[in-house]
Amino acid sequence: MTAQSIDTPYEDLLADVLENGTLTTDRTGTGTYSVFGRQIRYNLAEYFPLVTTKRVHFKSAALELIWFLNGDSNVKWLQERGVRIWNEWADEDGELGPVYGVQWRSWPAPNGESIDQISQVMESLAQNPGSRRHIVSAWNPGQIDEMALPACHAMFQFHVQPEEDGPGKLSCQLYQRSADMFLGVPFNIAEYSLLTMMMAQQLGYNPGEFVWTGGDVHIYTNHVDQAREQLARKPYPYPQLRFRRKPKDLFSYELEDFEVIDYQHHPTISAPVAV
Ligand SMILES: Nc1nc(=O)c2c([nH]1)NC[C@@H]1CN(c3ccc(C(=O)N[C@@H](CCC(=O)O)C(=O)O)cc3)CN21
Ligand SMILES: O=c1ccn([C@H]2C[C@H](O)[C@@H](COP(=O)(O)O)O2)c(=O)[nH]1
Repeated sequence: MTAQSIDTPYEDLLADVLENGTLTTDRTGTGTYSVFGRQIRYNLAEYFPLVTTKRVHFKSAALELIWFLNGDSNVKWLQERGVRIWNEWADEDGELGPVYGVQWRSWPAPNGESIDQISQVMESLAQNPGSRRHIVSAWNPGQIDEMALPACHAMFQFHVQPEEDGPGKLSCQLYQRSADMFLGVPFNIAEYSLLTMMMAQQLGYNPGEFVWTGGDVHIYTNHVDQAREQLARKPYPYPQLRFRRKPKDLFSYELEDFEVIDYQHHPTISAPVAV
């Protein structure tokens, strides 16, 4: 693959926000350049979209995804594995309230039972691939007030495209209501791409596309220099993702099951996170 043919939807969007973003005051008091309503897509059949124009810590992203799938809402599990990205939002016991993992695995139903949305969507993808209802929502209006941070990656949908000579291609579209382009989004792209590939492996589908849709897409004012530095870099071809084994179900993956092959990347660029 030549440098000219590398897809760079993330970098293109970063440039778009720098160019077209409006200076906006935000909850954290930092200030952002913000646009509203954007979409990017990656072809998971060809590569794994780990951004190459800076180092993205795949290990942290993969562990955060496993933590969501565990249904966890306490940062201790992450901290024990060296992942500190949620520390600022946790209370003294490490609790975040009913955030992503809780809504994914045990959404409280009106009858007092709880709904495992992930297991239900796996079931519907296996039994009824043509359905247009393969949806998981982390946005639970009844519990927003109890969450340390209301879900940013708020809802996602899967889709199976039939293939003539194959099992079908599994795609995922995420709606992210609020998107920190410099720190959060490279993680979010890696996580949902990985989730889609794990689900494809479990269900016997081929990977299709990851489609990312953003609501308030922003660059914090104290990330502008970092974003410019990143955009001055030449992208590398993306790595590939391979599974070392096929775990017995979607909830049994461990970090060691993922192998990121040929991840060529530019150096880390540090930036402060807005709390
Ligand atoms: N303002 C803001 N942006 C976010 O992206 C964000 C939040 N808040 N709050 C909740 C979570 C926490 N997230 C975070 C928090 C920190 C990093 C971060 O500091 N990343 C560094 C180092 C990561 C590492 O090595 O583990 C990076 O360079 O990507 C990333 C995502 C994503 N979310
Ligand atoms: O996975 C995540 C989690 C959070 N973010 C960002 C988006 C915003 O910059 C903040 C959340 O602030 P709100 O005031 O609740 O919108 O966190 C992200 O990009 N990705």
